[in-house]
Amino acid sequence: MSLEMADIKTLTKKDLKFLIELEELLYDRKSEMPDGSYTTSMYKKGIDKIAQKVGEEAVETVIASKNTKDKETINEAADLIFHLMLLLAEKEIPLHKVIKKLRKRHDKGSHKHIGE
Ligand SMILES: N=c1c2ncn([C@@H]3O[C@H](COP(=O)(O)OP(=O)(O)OP(=O)(O)O)[C@@H](O)[C@H]3O)c2ncn1[C@@H]1O[C@H](COP(=O)(O)O)[C@@H](O)[C@H]1O
Repeated sequence: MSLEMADIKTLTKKDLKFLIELEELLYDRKSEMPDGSYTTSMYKKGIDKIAQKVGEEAVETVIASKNTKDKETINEAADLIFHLMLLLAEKEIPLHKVIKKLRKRHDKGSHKHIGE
């Protein structure tokens, strides 16, 4: 196994569970809209601002990947994933639909399938 594959394998069930919990938190914020929450402030600004933020974070991730160390790319990728999840929550598109789409594409491909 290459070093890279060993690193990939360190994504744990705990990490994946955290993504589920974060998605739940984004929906809680949407219904409760507590003061002082960044998420609340973004919901108040609306879909245009949220989408713009996803675009900005995507560009910042690209720039970081070209010019700086991994740490900065990791920071920007975290911002990007967070804001993408926020955009999906704003549109009430559950994350599992996106994952299912990825799985469907994988199942359709002529490549070797995961687990084979
Ligand atoms: N993961 C994040 C997260 N990542 C990034 N951010 C915010 O995203 C913003 C990133 O924007 P920038 O770095 O561009 O800075 P900015 O100056 O605020 O940007 P502008 O909107 O002014 O353009 C920062 O304000 C960060 O605080 C996040 N805010 C919240 N979360 C998660 O969401 C949860 C709920 O947060 P609240 O809703 O604030 O309680 C938290 O517990 C975290 O788990």
